[in-house]
Amino acid sequence: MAAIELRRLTKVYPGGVKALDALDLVIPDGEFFALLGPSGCGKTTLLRTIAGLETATGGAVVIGDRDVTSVQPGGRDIAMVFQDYALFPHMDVTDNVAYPLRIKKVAKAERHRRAGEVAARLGLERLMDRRPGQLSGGQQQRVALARVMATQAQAFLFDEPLSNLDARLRLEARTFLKKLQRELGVTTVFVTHDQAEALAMADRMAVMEAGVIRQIGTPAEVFQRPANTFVAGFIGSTPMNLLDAVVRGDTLEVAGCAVPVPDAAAGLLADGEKVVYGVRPEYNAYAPKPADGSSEGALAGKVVIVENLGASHLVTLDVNDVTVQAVVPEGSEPAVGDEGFAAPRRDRALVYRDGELVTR
Ligand SMILES: Nc1ncnc2c1ncn2[C@@H]1O[C@H](COP(=O)(O)OP(=O)(O)OP(=O)(O)O)[C@@H](O)[C@H]1O
Repeated sequence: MAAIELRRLTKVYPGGVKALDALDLVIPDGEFFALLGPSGCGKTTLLRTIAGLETATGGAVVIGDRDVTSVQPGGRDIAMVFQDYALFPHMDVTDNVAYPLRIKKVAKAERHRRAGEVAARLGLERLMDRRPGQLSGGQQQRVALARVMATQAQAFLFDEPLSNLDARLRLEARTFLKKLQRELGVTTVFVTHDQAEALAMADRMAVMEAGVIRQIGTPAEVFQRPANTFVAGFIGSTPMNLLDAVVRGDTLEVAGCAVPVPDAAAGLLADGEKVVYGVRPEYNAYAPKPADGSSEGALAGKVVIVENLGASHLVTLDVNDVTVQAVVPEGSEPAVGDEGFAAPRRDRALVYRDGELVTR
């Protein structure tokens, strides 16, 4: 088990694409770390550079106390699950899972026992005699996962390991993977497109954009206090409302309405300053327009769309030609055309100046 440290890690591909731009990152021993970001931001490149499958063009990769920047992949003592699994077509599931143990010269009975144990936890026990060609994509993916888990490497690297599983299996595999990682205590770096997966599984996560890390933090920090408007817009199953605002004393003028300055930005704004006001739809309380018509502290508008999210509804309001969204519990959703207002939670709303979070 070992920490992973990246120092000014840079990767420029032949042809000039800078996929990693002087990244600094420390992943402590035993941490479950997720890498998240839009397509092409450099997640896979980062993982492959840690594994040694890509050569860094600058900076260093340190695993434990060893600088492995110029060490071959086989000498780094890490195990990786690829998007394309890389299973041996001529071997059955048992031998595929046990393969790394064979390389380590573990006795046959012992490696079959360990392979059987891990495979059973991934629901593969009835498939042990099959070859990869006789398995579905999702089953192959589980075999690849089992193979990594059967090895006892210093670190695990997963590149979208659950992407081929159907929704239910994916949820089960997620819980299983997190539990197993915790039990084994192996430092794990996990690449995913799926932010719900990152938020659910990771101890900490990094959000990347174009070769740089835009925020590192726990899922709660990244969700509740995105450090910049890029992360704010990227994280969350419904995107954060990011609205142009002007500071007017202790209120903000937003879409022709006045809302209180959020707690996080209190005392940090200058009168007349132009900022961006951010509030997640989940922290934006919808209420019908009261009989007296007052809408103090809220964004008053007309309901234009109501979307069913299952146990709640996403309500889209038109507030003086600005789109504002709020999540309401099932049963209290308005109808399209209703007049209503959204009252952002002051303890949850945020302010961004030049794209960066205003905070103490
Ligand atoms: N072998 C390569 N040669 C040149 N450029 C590459 C190579 N591999 C990746 N790139 C470029 O490097 C950048 C980062 O790619 P990478 O695959 O790391 O992104 P990603 O975040 O993993 O994307 P995705 O989520 O789509 O898998 C992209 O602009 C990509 O086009």
